[in-house]
Amino acid sequence: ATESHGAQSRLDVVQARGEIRVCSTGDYRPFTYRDAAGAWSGIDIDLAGDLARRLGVRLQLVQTTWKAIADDVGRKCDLAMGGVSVTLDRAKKGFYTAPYLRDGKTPITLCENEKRFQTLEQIDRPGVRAIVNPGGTNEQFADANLKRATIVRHPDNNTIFAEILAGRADLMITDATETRWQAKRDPRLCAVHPDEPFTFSEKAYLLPRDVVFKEWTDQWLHLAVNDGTYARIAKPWLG
Ligand SMILES: O=C(O)C(=O)C[C@]1(C(=O)O)C=C[C@@H](O)C=C1
Repeated sequence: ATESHGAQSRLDVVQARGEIRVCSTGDYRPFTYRDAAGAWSGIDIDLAGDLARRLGVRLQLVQTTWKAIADDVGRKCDLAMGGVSVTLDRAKKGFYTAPYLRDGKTPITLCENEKRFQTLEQIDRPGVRAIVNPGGTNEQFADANLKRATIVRHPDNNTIFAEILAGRADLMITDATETRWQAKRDPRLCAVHPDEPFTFSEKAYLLPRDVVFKEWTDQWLHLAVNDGTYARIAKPWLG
């Protein structure tokens, strides 16, 4: 269902509606999480609340998937929030806000295996099972960099770390922020050099191609970062 607004900015549409619709996957802690009862939490969920409050509208969270997220923006929702990496492919479909967090791919594995999986060379070996969630930048990274290791595609990011704990996969290569959070949750899991990840990436919010809406959202984010709101919200999640 594509909404059509003619020349009107989405900023005006959102205000007239009295509600901002934010797409989020709900499967990527500490950025976005939706529990079994349907309750949302995470850094970007809290920031979505701040955005809605400062715009003076209600917040409606809309669950999406990593595969669908770029296409849902502008259709099912006004923007996407929740640990979304900036990619040049997504930037062809929509706009991004300024980035708010720096990240990068790094391994997470059982602590007893931490020494074995320091480099890509050590990981990309026959017999090593690297688990990955489909649809996002993790899968792209695994497909591009793992030629000899086995890639185990697991559709549910919420249970992926339990698979490592159960011994059904050896490691996952994912964003350092996620490895830190998951390693803190379970002492059997270790984030492997999260401060020196294999890649550089940035998190930002994904918007429709609408310069007026992007301008407002960038101003909101800039203010939230500089008036201390971002630090206050991020602290319990990022430590
Ligand atoms: O696709 C993105 O932008 C993401 O950051 C999401 C992504 C991924 O790259 O696959 C990152 C880590 C999570 O484990 C799940 C999804």
